[in-house]
Amino acid sequence: MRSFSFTKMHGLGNSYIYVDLFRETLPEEELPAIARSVADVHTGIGSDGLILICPSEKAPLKMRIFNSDGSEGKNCGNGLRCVAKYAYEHGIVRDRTFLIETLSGLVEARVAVADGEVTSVTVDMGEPRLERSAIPMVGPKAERVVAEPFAIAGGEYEMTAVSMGNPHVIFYVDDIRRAPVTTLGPLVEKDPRFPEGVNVEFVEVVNERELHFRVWERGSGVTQACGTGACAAVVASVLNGKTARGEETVVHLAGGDLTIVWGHDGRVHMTGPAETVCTGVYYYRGGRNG
Ligand SMILES: N[C@@H](CCC[C@H](N)C(=O)O)C(=O)O
Repeated sequence: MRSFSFTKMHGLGNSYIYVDLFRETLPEEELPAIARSVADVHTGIGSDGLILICPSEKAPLKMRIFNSDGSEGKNCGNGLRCVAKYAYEHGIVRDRTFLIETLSGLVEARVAVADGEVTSVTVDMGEPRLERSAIPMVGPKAERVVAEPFAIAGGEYEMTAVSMGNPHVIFYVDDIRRAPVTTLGPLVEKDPRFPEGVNVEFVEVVNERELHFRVWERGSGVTQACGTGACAAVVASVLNGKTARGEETVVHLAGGDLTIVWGHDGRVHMTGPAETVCTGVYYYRGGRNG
């Protein structure tokens, strides 16, 4: 048997198994299998996937995220807040503001600290990409996808697409409790119009400053929260004239609230909590199938 030390953390119930690659080594070719294995609630630990905290040549540290199906994502908002908390509390960084490298670029995290513990994290998530080719979505490359008609499975919908370094589509609903998360979510995720798949968000507008939000995540299904998805929902809501640019919007997710602002400088800032659940040693057999 092989083993590694892990920390389980969550941001608003979006939980991952975090492995500190400053101290541990995992074989690259086995990472998808390890993600599937740790995520399994019956035979593993139970999580939405695996996050690696890695050394970086461009920043004090780098985050890599694997969904529970083993696919690698390029960004993770809830993961970034947990990685920032871990990095500060474990002395990987000493400053309260620092850069984290992701597969979609560098982001800046700022931690709020009380009694040596990180209580909340603000991440400058950068500028959203809105061109269809950046989502990516098939069709005219440079066009934005805002309130575009979208037919699927015999139904007609309207959706807006936003990249926060990873792909998102937003559907507005009248009542979040009746959002078709588990029926429409998986169909849209794997629709061929999205060559890399897509994270699917349902949003009910409460007022100009508040949104209700539910998500079907690419590679993980229903999760309690999606940080990049909540940022995409705020951007989509400005583009659709439902909320104002430069104003803080509170997004109510299944696991709690995030405060998000799409600034006039083009950058999206997300603030929210990060929690440590437990630490331990994980035993696995190794190999590409876990
Ligand atoms: N839960 C995340 C996003 C994780 C990656 C996503 N499923 C993808 O494949 O793009 C978040 O908090 O942003």
